[in-house]
Amino acid sequence: MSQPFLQLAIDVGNSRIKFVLLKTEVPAEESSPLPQVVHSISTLIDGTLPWEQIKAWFQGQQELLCQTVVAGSNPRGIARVVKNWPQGNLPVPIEVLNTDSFPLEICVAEPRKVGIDRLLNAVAANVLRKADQAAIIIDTGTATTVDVVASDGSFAGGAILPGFELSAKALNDYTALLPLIPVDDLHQTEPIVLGKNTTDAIRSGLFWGQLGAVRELVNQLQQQSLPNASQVHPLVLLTGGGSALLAPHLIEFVQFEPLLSLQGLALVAQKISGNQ
Ligand SMILES: Nc1ncnc2c1ncn2[C@@H]1O[C@H](COP(=O)(O)OP(=O)(O)OP(=O)(O)O)[C@@H](O)[C@H]1O
Ligand SMILES: CC(C)(CO)[C@@H](O)C(=O)NCCC(=O)O
Ligand SMILES: [K+]
Repeated sequence: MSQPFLQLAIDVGNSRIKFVLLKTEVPAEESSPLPQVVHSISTLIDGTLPWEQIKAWFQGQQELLCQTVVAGSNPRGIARVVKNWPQGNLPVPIEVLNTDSFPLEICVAEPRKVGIDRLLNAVAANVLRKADQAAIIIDTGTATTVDVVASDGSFAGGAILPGFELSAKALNDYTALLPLIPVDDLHQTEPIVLGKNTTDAIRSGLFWGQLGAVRELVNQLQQQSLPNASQVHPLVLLTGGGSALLAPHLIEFVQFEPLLSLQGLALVAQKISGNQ
């Protein structure tokens, strides 16, 4: 049996950098159509790059790291990662800076302006959806995006709205009286709906508002952009840094894939290097 194909994929977003080690069995396993996550770590966008932790993933491992790849919606952040690439035996990264090598048709007015993270999600969704099934992808990052992959596999566009942290920050920045609510507060307990003080009222709005926005967008996109789709329901995928917060409330109709864009990035890198 051949060695699995191991990849380190790095997604540089607007607030965080995600470093993920992925494994693809060779020959491909039928049970796992996407590269499987072995390890992951994330840092704040200007934080120390976690090279020592990443190197520790390989200590005592028989399997060889085959490839590293970096992409994301934050060009300055990508440049910092590449400039600070560590000495040693991490392979030189493939930089995916545009979508020329993507196995994806992009059906929007200006394809080059679409964030690469949205398109990486679509590449991964194309591996998960059935033939003739459309997909809707909810990605809760700095911005939340709700995007459509048509049943022919093309990226069809979608919606962009502020994510949890950005919304919290905007309320604080643009008002005199509203405090900054840490996103971690939302993890503690499910926010009460009827806030009886300012903090609870903001928590309620951030949490239930984001949940409601996402539900409504899935509904609208399904009705308006997939009206004549086959009888098959679209595959609805949930991913991104804030997705664990929403997952318990959407689980009846979404598939939770917290690192979808990194799995899409690993697929694109395999294609670039001829390993797919
Ligand atoms: N405990 C948490 N730690 C960090 N982020 C969280 C947490 N809970 C929710 N979030 C949300 O996830 C977002 C981070 O998302 P993600 O990790 O996908 O990276 P990002 O760089 O912010 O996103 P993007 O790729 O969209 O630029 C935060 O802005 C926040 O809205
Ligand atoms: C929308 C975000 C911020 C989501 O991470 C990113 O994909 C981006 O910067 N996009 C560029 C604009 C666009 O996608 O149309
Ligand atoms: K994102």
